[in-house]
Amino acid sequence: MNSQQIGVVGAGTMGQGIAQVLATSGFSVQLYDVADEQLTRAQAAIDKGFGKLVAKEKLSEADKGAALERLAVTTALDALRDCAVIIEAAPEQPALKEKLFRDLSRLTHEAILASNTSSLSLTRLAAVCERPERVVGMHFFNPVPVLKLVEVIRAEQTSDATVAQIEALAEALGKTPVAIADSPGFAVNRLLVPMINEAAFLLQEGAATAEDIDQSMKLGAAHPMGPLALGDLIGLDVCLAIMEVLQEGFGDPKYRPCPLLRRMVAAGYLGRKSGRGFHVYS
Ligand SMILES: NC(=O)c1ccc[n+]([C@@H]2O[C@H](COP(=O)([O-])OP(=O)(O)OC[C@H]3O[C@@H](n4cnc5c(N)ncnc54)[C@H](O)[C@@H]3O)[C@@H](O)[C@H]2O)c1
Repeated sequence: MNSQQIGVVGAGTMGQGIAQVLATSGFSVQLYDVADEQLTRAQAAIDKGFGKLVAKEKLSEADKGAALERLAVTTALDALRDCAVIIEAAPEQPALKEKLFRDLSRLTHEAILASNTSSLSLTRLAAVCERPERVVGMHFFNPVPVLKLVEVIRAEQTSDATVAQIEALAEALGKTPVAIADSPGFAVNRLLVPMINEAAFLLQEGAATAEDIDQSMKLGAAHPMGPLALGDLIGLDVCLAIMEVLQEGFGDPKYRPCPLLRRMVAAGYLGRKSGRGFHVYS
């Protein structure tokens, strides 16, 4: 096992960002995806990400070249065999992640298996693995190169040593880890998404316009972005899915998704990515 080699599973939005940060921090990265074209897209996006750092003089051309050399892409899961840590950032589907974790735990008995899941139970993922004490949550935030927080989520089975190693890795990436138990929404989403949901209730009740709701939190609470604009940025489908996880996980009616949010998702008004959400984007 090579302690400087880290595997990343899934080369989408989050996997790309995680791989970029790992490579700039001096780690060798094996970036795995099932889709070849996604790996090509990821390489281009990471190259662009390095380019931005060079333009801001945060990275030299030589360091960019070295970071690119530390990044390998693969469609063979076997290439992750020697990694000290494998960070999974595949789609948020329980059956898909469980299969991946089962396969990864058979591939390597020594690696720590970390999931970037936003909402699934780490305890359930650990339960399908051969060494559940080495399974942990490592929840980055989007965009990964910019946002400093990593939630380190401890499954019931996770060992102290695993948590300590992942906290150290987060710090080596220039991030600030916070340790949190395996409970629905962890810390950030449990605080943030109900606020967006409540803003949707305000709008549904006609209590204020979308612009004024957002303005209220920007000027009255010094939030950099209003809750409805933030919901549009995250994706209203993602917000709805997180409310459903909170509602199901806690069985508490205070987490009921706002009917307006449900209707918007049903209509395909998903926020920025579809051009329309609580606000309209051209
Ligand atoms: N997007 C965010 O803002 C955000 C933030 C924090 C956490 N997350 C979590 O990160 C994870 C990934 O989210 P994303 O937004 O990057 O998703 P995405 O859809 O952008 O990327 C997922 C990638 O996984 C690949 N994939 C599909 N099946 C696979 C498999 N069996 N094995 C390996 N790769 C496979 C896809 O080809 C794709 O490249 C999810 O668990 C999500 O909840 C997302």
